[in-house]
Amino acid sequence: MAAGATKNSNETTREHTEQEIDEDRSFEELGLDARLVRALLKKRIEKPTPIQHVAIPLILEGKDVVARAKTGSGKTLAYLLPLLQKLFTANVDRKKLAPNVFVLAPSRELCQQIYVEVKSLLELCKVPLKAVQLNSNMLATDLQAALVGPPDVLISTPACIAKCLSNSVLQAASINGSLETLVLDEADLLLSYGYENDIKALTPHIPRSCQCLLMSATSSDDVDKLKKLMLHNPVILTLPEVGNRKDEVIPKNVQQFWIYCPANDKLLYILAMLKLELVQKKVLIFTNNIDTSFRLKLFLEKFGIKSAVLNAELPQNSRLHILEEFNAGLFDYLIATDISQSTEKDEAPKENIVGSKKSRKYTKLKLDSEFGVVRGIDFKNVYTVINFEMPRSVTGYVHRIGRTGRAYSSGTSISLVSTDEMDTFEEVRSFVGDNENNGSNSIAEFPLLTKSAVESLRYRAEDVAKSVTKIAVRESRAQDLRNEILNSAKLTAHFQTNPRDLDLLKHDKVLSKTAPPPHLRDVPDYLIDKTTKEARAMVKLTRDAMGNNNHRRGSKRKSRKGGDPLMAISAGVSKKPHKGFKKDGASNGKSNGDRQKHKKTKAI
Ligand SMILES: Nc1ncnc2c1ncn2[C@@H]1O[C@H](COP(=O)(O)OP(=O)(O)OP(=O)(O)O)[C@@H](O)[C@H]1O
Repeated sequence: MAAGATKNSNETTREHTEQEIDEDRSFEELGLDARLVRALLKKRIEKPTPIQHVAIPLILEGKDVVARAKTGSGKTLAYLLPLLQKLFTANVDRKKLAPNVFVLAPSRELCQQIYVEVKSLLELCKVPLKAVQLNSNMLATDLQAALVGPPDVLISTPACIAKCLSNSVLQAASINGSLETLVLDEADLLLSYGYENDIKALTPHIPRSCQCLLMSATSSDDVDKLKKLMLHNPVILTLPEVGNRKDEVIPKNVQQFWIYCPANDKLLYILAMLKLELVQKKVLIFTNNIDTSFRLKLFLEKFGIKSAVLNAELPQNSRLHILEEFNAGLFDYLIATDISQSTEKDEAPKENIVGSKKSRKYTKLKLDSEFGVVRGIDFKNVYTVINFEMPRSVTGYVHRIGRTGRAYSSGTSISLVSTDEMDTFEEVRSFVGDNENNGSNSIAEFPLLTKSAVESLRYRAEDVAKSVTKIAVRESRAQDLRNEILNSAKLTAHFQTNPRDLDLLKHDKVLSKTAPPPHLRDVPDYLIDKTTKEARAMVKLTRDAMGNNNHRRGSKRKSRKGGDPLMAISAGVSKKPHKGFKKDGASNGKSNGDRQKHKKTKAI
């Protein structure tokens, strides 16, 4: 038993410190099948992450496991690899009436993500196993058709399993006779997303011999409840930095920055960062409500910066497609509204824009409650996360910035903080800076954006911001939704025949009615000060070194591990503002008055 292990009559708890995990062990040494190791190499995954180190051997042994490891730590492969291996080596002659493996996840996006991962592993390993992804929107006949065989792995939300049971698409006795492994992914969310009854509908049919795995980034009463409901004598794995006093953890390889910024200047600041190329692409920008995301999109468009928006009011197909396109590198800027942070669950546009103008029904559109922009979604190769607005909780912050710095890659987060957001920011800051053993867990002032760089764009930015009126925002939001609903219908038909086609529809279309004025596309050289030019050159140099200039689909990228342009700078400035700022007077455009107001924060 590992150091730190405790045992009571029901479970074995293992808390792993980094020293205990032998990071030199390869996937082979963990007992992984050569086909899977080769498949991983093709995906450029060479060595296991800490959670994979500890979970893979235990799962291969057949243990029930509860794994808690920080966001982006590779939990999906930690359970998929051993469970696929067990399927590879299972007796092929055994009779089964239902899938051997159920993977349940709280959102359809997550199910899709897991399904894509399973399919690609099976294809790379060239094993004739079948996986299906089901969702509750499917007709009973389609569910039935998908389950013919039956497939080996079924991935769905708990609601869909419950639907299959109640429609007799899946027979309780078949599940009882066939189910060998059950995975609850993002387990801490399953109950809060309202799946308790669906899970309870399945529980009585899970055979005693079934291996149950619970994966989550956080500990919670819900995880405990599920553990008691489904698991027998589980091994509880708690990876470094998870749990204990803190319920969430910050991925270590994310450099965190902040900029004080008056609320009215947020558009100006983000424009300066993006237009002057002071941040690495790809960039994921978070807002707290959908209107703000459209305002930002329209504003950036005027300066020739194209972006897509992602939110809970878009149709399911569009959302999946936006994610696929962004992950494939078809656009660099994605503005996401995080449902758990959103203030407007019922504020979606009043018109239901499906159909012709004549048939418009003025009813409220419901946001999809199964949609989670943040939790568990694996945005690929996001280098920078920008909080255009601060999330409303520390948990929200942790999950947002966890969209970069995934597994062994590094990333940066930048939060634009206005006076009204200072309280939340202080909370976040005291949380992340609260790790006495690790000073790197602090949020530094963003060093690359000088006051003069910001001011050089003020006139243009304010002028353009005025043109992005509430009406323009509302119209483009409705227009985007209309486009996406049409897209969605096309997508459904198209993907039936061309499931891999990513190029059919573009999601970063310009929504402004008038074309962006050419003079706003480029920032004239005379407007850019020397410090900004140097900062920009450094960001570009690092981008080139990381092979991050063209990450379009199929292009080969170098690992961005260790290539963080801000690492060196932040080491020197992690606690203090950049010297260049002082020379310019107030850093980041702050007035002395603002500085006074935030002395308290800076002292933390
Ligand atoms: N051993 C590894 N080496 C390098 N990359 C890896 C490794 N394992 C997984 N990854 C990649 O890391 C990314 C994050 O993995 P994954 O989505 O499983 O994290 P997670 O722990 O489930 O995060 P979250 O809690 O946010 O859902 C994925 O793109 C995955 O392909």
